[in-house]
Amino acid sequence: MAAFHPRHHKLFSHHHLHPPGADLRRLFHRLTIASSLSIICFSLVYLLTGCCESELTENSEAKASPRDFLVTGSGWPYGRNGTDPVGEGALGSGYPSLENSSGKAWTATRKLPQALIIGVKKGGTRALLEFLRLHPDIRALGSEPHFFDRHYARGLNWYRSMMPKALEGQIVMEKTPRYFVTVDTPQRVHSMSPDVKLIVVVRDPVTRAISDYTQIISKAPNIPSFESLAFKNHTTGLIDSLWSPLWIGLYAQHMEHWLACFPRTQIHLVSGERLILDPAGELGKVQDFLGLQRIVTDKHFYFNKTKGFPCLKKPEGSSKPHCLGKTKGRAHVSINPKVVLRLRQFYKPHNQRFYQMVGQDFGWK
Ligand SMILES: Nc1ncnc2c1ncn2[C@@H]1O[C@H](COP(=O)(O)OS(=O)(=O)O)[C@@H](OP(=O)(O)O)[C@H]1O
Repeated sequence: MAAFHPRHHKLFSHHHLHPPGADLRRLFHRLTIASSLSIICFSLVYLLTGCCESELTENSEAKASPRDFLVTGSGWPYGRNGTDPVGEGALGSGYPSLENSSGKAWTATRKLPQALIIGVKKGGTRALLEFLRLHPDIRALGSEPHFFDRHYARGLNWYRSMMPKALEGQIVMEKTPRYFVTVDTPQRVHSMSPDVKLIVVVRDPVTRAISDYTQIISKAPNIPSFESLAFKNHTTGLIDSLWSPLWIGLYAQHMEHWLACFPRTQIHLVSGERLILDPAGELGKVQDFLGLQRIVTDKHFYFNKTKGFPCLKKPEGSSKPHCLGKTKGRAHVSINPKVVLRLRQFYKPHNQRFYQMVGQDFGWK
């Protein structure tokens, strides 16, 4: 038999002291409070699971995006603070990112880039971008969007949609080395943003041309030899300066177009050679140029003797150190030293003009 509790009895009796209308009002009042509370709880759950607005969370990356058709060509399988071939932040790196910066993800949006690595092809642009991506205040697109040179007709909204989401204060950037040599690009970049910061990685144009040719022949093994493409007339030593691997190295010519649109102070030049010898030193200057704290330092790098290039030390959350892929830092095709000498003579006045134009001597022989 259930025990009779005096309090239950009191409550029971108390209820019966009120008229039935008052009971109904109280019941209605309680129901109103209960339903308001459940609406608030439901809204909170809805917000926290990110269902309310696809722009709000990084999870929306899972849906197919126009970016999917792009290739990275980086040979760099991991993304840190930016997009990567398999989705943003695939690697838990321990560096602050949208995924683990509690609360901040709510304000992440896609913005047009504030900084661009515009060239040069084979200068070391991938290494620079991947190293910069270690910085928590940089959000970089992993692939090359080729917006200003190939996809300009798609418009700025398309371009913006390609960018990784960024928080307030983070710098969004991308690299497309072909921008440096496409004549329409400086004006187009300027009309997007006259304040954009531009970065060019330059490398000895002779080594750069051989690197370029090494890549071309790796994809099309039956193309003519470097020598036969580099010379209009081998006997007289007349150079074909319109052959793309040589034409790209006429830095002064391309730089002129950029300086017609942007002040020199808005363009930062990285030495491709120093990026290999002293990555932290070059990265320090780039971070200064971008107005960022020097967070990427020599602590992040080690020299991989087998590869012969600097690589990244084991990032937190990853099991191994990381080097760029096989197509970056590969052995070059061997070129007759006399041809190399002739090319050095050819580039000498062009290089001098470039040094004068930018006020920086890169010391190419
Ligand atoms: N850390 C590190 N690891 C590997 N490679 C490095 C690195 N730093 C600079 N480099 C040099 O980058 C050259 C490739 O340049 P890019 O990335 O600009 O090439 S591309 O335009 O994107 O195809 C690549 O050219 P090659 O040596 O001819 O392969 C490298 O010399």
